[in-house]
Amino acid sequence: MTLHATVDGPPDAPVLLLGSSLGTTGAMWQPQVAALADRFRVVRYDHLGHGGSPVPPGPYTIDLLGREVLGLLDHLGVGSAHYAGLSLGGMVGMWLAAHAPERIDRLALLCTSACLGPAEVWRARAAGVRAGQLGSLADTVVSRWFTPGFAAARPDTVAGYRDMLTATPPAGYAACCEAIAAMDLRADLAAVRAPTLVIGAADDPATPPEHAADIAERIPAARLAVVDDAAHLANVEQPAAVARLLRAHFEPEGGTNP
Ligand SMILES: O=C(O)CC1=CCC(=O)O1
Repeated sequence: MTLHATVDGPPDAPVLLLGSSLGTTGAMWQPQVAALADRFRVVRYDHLGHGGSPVPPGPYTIDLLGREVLGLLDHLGVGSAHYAGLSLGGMVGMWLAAHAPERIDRLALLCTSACLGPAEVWRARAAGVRAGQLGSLADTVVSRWFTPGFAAARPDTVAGYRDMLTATPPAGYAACCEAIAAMDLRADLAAVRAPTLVIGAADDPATPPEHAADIAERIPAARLAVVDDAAHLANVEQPAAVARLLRAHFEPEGGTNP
């Protein structure tokens, strides 16, 4: 199985992998591509069960999602890469940096959590989606992705991300919910060696900024930044601020550290 990925930027530039959130694809990162692809070979992949990637039967685990990313790196002939992931993408990033530290140079974790219970809520969401309820869940899920002010000002953008969610294969979405249900990465974080930037969003109800602070405390070489006026998809709501933070983190010699 090879994950689907979209590649932008110079072929000889350092590779920056971008991992997206549950119910989105690599297109979620579109607001940052122009700001990153001049300095990096930006590889936006779709998680297993999402977008153009294969949808094997679930349940999945974060280990499985992480091993698939290692397979993608092997397929691309890339030894090591920078990695930025939002939400589910951040969970996979934590797993990669802890379990394959030689493959991850610098790490950024956005709007994510090392342990996102309660497990029974995620298992119930998985069961509902398997029973055909992804469409009826969509408004509730998307209401956590954007602040009310952004949703009112940018209805077309919100509708586009809602469409991305409802286009997700239900079997893949459900299997990834089960991966989140079973996940507890807290004890792994002490093993992360990559210099890490943890980004929380002040108005994120899904993975509140306290989750970002907890991750930053557990990773030895981590810094914490909190983006204002943004909910869960902070890279969409505050594209320039997030792009600035990522550039400064991934090119520390050329940028200004936050
Ligand atoms: O979909 C949600 O409710 C929020 C979320 C948790 C993990 C993820 O990727 O998105």
